[in-house]
Amino acid sequence: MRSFGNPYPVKFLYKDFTSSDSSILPCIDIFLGFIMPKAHLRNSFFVKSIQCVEARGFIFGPPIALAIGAKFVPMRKPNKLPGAVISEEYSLEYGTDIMEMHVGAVQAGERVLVIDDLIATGGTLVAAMKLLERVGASIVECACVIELPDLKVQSVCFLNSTGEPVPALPFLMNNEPSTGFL
Ligand SMILES: O=P(O)(O)OC[C@H]1O[C@H](OP(=O)(O)OP(=O)(O)O)[C@H](O)[C@@H]1O
Ligand SMILES: Nc1ncnc2[nH]cnc12
Repeated sequence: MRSFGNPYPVKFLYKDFTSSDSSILPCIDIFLGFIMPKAHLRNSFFVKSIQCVEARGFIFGPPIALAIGAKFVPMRKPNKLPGAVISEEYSLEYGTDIMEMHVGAVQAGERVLVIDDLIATGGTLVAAMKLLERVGASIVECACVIELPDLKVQSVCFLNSTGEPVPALPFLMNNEPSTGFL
């Protein structure tokens, strides 16, 4: 994974796994070693849809959806989806953004798995959960590949709107295997 930006005077390094010279091989390892087995495990819990956050979450979500026979539902940046949407504004390290999902993309009670590449502040995954809770979806888990623990987010689980824990287990923490994943 490569880092961009200067830590001083604004302490912010943008980390991007797609920019590494060796990004393809780690991705294959991640799929074979972690995400695919985990997705197969989820299959036994009848996950019906894989929610993926634009843009880099789209790299990991569709193969998982294919592997378990679930549908792929994109959660997109504003004004990208052509139909009626519901939206949530959220904060990241470097500002705010808006996430949108098509009305009717997920039904009430549907069991879903949220996939993204990276968790930094956790704002993006929380926004995804809020959108899904607004339509009554049942969130089984948030799964991401990389955590930036410098931000001190306790990403092992989030609480949903009814106070129940939703696990959000990263595979890597600063490029080292996390102790939390399955
Ligand atoms: O935990 P957070 O602080 O919310 O940050 C994590 C999000 O930030 C990045 O997306 P970003 O919108 O920067 O870029 P992308 O569209 O290239 O994926 C990353 O892909 C996550 O979705
Ligand atoms: N430091 C960071 N690097 C990459 N994506 C991010 N999203 C939020 N903070 C980030």
